[in-house]
Amino acid sequence: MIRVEKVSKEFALEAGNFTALRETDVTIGKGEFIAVMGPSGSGKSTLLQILGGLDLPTSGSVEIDGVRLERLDEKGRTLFRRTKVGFVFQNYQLLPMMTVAENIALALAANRAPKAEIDRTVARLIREVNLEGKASSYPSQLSGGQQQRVAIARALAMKPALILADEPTGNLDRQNGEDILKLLSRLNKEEGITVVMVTHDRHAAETADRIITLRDGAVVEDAMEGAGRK
Ligand SMILES: Nc1ncnc2c1ncn2[C@@H]1O[C@H](COP(=O)(O)OP(=O)(O)OP(=O)(O)O)[C@@H](O)[C@H]1O
Repeated sequence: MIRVEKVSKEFALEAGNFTALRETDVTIGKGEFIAVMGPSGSGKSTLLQILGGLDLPTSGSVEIDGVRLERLDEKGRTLFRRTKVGFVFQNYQLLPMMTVAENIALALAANRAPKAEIDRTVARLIREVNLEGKASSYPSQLSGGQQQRVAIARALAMKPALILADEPTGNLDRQNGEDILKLLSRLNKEEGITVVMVTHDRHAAETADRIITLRDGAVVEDAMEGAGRK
């Protein structure tokens, strides 16, 4: 489903070019739950950004469900991001002036879905992430764990086949982190959504079926996990 071939990413810095990814190859099957680990600066977030079409590789190719991302123009990439991928970030990235329901509805509204459909979908997603009663709350009125669940509901709104999560438990305490991992795991196992999660936390990574380790912009280890989280 996802094929990353010889992907390199260079950033132009004053001191010269910096290589964040070097000829990286990764293949991810549909329905896999992958953790990406590695030291700080090893290229994890860069890889995730490229997988999500938020950034383009300097060279190499990224194919997702038969679509070569580097062949899309800016408009095509925006549509790809909005309809095919759900993003979840460490700091949630909710819009503070919008309610929970409005945050979740954003992509649907941007895609001009009818209001009745938006309302139905938002209500279903709020139930799915266990936030009943919070539809009219603002992000600042919620705990970190609740905000991350709003972010996951927002990511699910367009029924993506792929969720890209960058340190989704990084700002959460153990219990809230655990709840988010269970939610991602359930979405993966029950709804067949492919999940690629960057994490520093080995315990979080063990939720995944497979752990890819990067170092200096290259894959140095690619290992299947045991039975995953019970
Ligand atoms: N926009 C940018 N401009 C210049 N350099 C960048 C840019 N984005 C990332 N880098 C550099 O590329 C390298 C890889 O960054 P990346 O964020 O992918 O690492 P990471 O493994 O996710 O690290 P961390 O665990 O600290 O988040 C880093 O050295 C970083 O400084």
